Amino acid sequence: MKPKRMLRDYIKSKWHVYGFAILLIAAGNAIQSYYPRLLGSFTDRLQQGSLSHGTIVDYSLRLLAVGVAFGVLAGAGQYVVMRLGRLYEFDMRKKLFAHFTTLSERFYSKNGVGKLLSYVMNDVTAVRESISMGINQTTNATILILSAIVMMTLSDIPLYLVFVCVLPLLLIPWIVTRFGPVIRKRSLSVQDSLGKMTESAEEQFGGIRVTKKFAAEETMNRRFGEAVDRIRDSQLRLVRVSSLFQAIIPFLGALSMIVTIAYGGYLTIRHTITLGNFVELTLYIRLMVAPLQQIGNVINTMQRSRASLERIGDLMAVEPDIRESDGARHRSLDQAAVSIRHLSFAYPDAERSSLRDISLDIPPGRTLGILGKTGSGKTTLVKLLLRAYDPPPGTIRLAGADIRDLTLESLRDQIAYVPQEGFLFSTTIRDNIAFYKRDTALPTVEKAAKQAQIYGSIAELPESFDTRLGERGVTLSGGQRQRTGLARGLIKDAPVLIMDDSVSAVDAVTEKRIIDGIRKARKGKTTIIIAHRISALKHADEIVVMDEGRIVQRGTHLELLAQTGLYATLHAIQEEGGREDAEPTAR
Ligand SMILES: Nc1ncnc2c1ncn2[C@@H]1O[C@H](COP(=O)(O)OP(=O)(O)OP(=O)(O)O)[C@@H](O)[C@H]1O
Repeated sequence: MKPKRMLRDYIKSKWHVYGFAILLIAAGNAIQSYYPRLLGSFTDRLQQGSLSHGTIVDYSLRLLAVGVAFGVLAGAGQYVVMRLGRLYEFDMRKKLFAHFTTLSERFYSKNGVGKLLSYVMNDVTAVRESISMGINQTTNATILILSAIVMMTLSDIPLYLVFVCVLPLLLIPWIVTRFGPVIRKRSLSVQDSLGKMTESAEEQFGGIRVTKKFAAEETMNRRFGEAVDRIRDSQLRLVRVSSLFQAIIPFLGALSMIVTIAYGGYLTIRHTITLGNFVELTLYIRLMVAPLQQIGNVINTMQRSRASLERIGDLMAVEPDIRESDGARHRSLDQAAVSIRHLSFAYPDAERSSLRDISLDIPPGRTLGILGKTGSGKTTLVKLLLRAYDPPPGTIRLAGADIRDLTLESLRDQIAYVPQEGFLFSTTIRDNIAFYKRDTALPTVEKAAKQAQIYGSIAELPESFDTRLGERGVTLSGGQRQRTGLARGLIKDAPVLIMDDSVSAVDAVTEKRIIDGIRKARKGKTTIIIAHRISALKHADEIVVMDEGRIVQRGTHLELLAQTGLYATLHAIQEEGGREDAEPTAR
């Protein structure tokens, strides 16, 4: 749904509350507009000498009543409107987040976290301001100005005088139409640069450890400084135009006041109007200056909010590019064969194909090993199996059906994917491992941890599985983090397990234990192991070797060793490296 519609719908759905609040604010301001009349009449009686102690007290009490009524009514109305604004803000943030969760990897590879945070924080806040502060001040100002005009016309001040005095104010709508679009355009640019700054800040914080290790603080400061400078420039451009706008409106108010004093004063000394009329008129004009200033404010806010609403609109219009087909069906992947035929794939906007003419079969319950140089397309292949990106139609079949005809849930529920470095959330280790199903019993969590060879390290922590991890699990070492991520994948006990270089950060002995454990636990279940080390996948039923997006060799460990090619070369290098590593300890 478009955000403009969402905003309209929200206001419509709460119209009775808004109506009530506007009524309160309007009543407060209508009462407030009564006070120039009181003072005008007081001045006339003062001049006539007809004031007594009693009437002075009476006037004071009436003025007090006006003040209290305005405070209570307008205050209550303001509270209601502000509350509605906050509710809208929370609602909008939830909707934005829900939308984010539908978007695919492609979207996130193009948009930094900082930029997305800026939508959730800055833009939503700008919209909220327009519907809380905006509605509040617009009602305030409109009612006050209207009541002042009505009161002036109802008083015995001559109409031609009222008309001449408010004449400069009639220029306001024209000024608004001149300045409005400029303010909106500049606001868009401010919000854009705010997004870029948040993005830059997020990157700098994320990489702060690298920055410190390379003593590159100065470079990073300079880079961040550039982002801040960009904001400063666009903010200043906005400030210039909005300040000018906000200065012109009160200036017109002042012009009104000058006309009032000059013309009103002239008519007073000529006795065409009374001194009371003159005081009343100047007070009414004075009363209108503050709301005029508010209107300037509100128009500024509204233009900024329109700019933010446009940005949110563009974001909400982004359609998830991975979608279920109309007739998508759930299929059980238990004992399902994986069949890949002539699969070629290039990332959107990429010049080169990352996969070329891949054909591959994984019979149910078998283990496939994938080996290859970095950038050879191993991760891309499994990403397509998870439909993180869409493979060309008919190229990947699971359980006999085109992967594009399966529901996304049946894929993501039944395939466990363990990346090289799984993100750990700032919660307990137990929750991180049981991420897929938070209510998993502790013994099951412990079993997965044992399989991933991380149980011992967790048990040593002060609160064992209930130990909370800091941001990104900083209390764990790289290898411990990787194994915690592995336990998260293993606990799913899914029909298909994909390990994408997920034992790269463990030593050879631990790796062997993990692989042996997995082979035992996953007997009869399909497993895909991607690795750079031959030791991690040599037991696979079939191993494919990839190079530049193609499968260049395939066979069992022994068959591949017997061939000349990348596999045997890597094996020789790794065996050699293994021996060299082992030698110093052997000595
Ligand atoms: N999101 C992306 N957009 C564009 N190109 C990408 C994207 N991800 C990967 N690539 C490119 O696709 C090719 C294959 O990458 P892939 O990650 O599949 O390699 P890999 O074999 O898994 O490498 P590694 O062993 O280093 O993990 C590389 O050339 C890479 O630059």
